[in-house]
Amino acid sequence: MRTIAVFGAGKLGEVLLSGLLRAGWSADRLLATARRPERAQELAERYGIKVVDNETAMLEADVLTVAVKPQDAGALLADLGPKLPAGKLVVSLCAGLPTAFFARHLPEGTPVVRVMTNTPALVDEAMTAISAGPHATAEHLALTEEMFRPLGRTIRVPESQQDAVTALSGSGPAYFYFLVEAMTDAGILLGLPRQVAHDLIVQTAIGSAVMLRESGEHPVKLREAVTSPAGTTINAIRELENHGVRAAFLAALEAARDRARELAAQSG
Ligand SMILES: NC(=O)C1=CN([C@@H]2O[C@H](COP(=O)(O)OP(=O)(O)OC[C@H]3O[C@@H](n4cnc5c(N)ncnc54)[C@H](O)[C@@H]3O)[C@@H](O)[C@H]2O)C=CC1
Ligand SMILES: O=C(O)[C@@H]1CCC=N1
Repeated sequence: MRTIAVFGAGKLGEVLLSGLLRAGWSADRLLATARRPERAQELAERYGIKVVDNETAMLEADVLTVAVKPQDAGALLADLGPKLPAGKLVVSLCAGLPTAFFARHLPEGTPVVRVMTNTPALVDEAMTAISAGPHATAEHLALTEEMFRPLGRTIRVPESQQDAVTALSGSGPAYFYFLVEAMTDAGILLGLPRQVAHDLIVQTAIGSAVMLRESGEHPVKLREAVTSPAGTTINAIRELENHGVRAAFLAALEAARDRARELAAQSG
């Protein structure tokens, strides 16, 4: 079993570490790094893993997973890059940053894989997209899949699609939570107690998601089955169309994709 280090174990890094442990990865094969000592202590106590400094993690691990914010990746790589021994696989979780950015900071020949996952990894329902960067072989991709497959679904995509993936599935959970918030407010407007509205919407979201996945039907067909002629649903759909909700989603995801591009441009 390889040793995996998570550099910058914040929100997503912790999601990954906890998922690897649930999947049976041995705690002594996991390392984490953290900037704040209290955070390091918290992770060590919660998961029984070693939390070490960046240099130790770099030397001891086979897979170096970069989970710092894109804005912090340059500083981390400037520290590690020149000293990185050969034979390490670098897996980036950073939104927007192309693998070429890593290649510029790392010794020639270092394999880099770019990954975009999402927080439902916490319940083993992540959507993870994996792209080969420079020097990444089939074996490196297979190893990356081995890390992420227990956390949900994985697909391979060309790196050119990763900013779009980030906008769709990386940020996607936030859009669904936003929708749940908005629909719960609508329930309040209609006079339901908040908790009742919340429970109705959460179960409706779960049921709809399971139907989408398990029926294999097109969403239009599933929506049509709910939308009775001269019934209630079509009145709501008309309002959603009148308020440009579909157009809002197109614009929102384009804005998220553009932000990923900006992060890359700012990283230099
Ligand atoms: N939160 C999410 O849903 C997703 C996040 N991502 C990506 O994952 C990365 C992390 O995001 P979050 O976990 O949300 O951010 P976060 O801010 O919670 O975690 C980043 C952690 O890195 C630490 N850090 C920064 N520089 C460091 C250094 N030099 N050495 C050690 N630790 C250092 C920070 O103290 C922080 O705890 C980002 O690049 C983001 O684009 C990707 C997909 C989804
Ligand atoms: O908001 C962000 O930048 C990160 C990347 C995808 C989800 N969260």
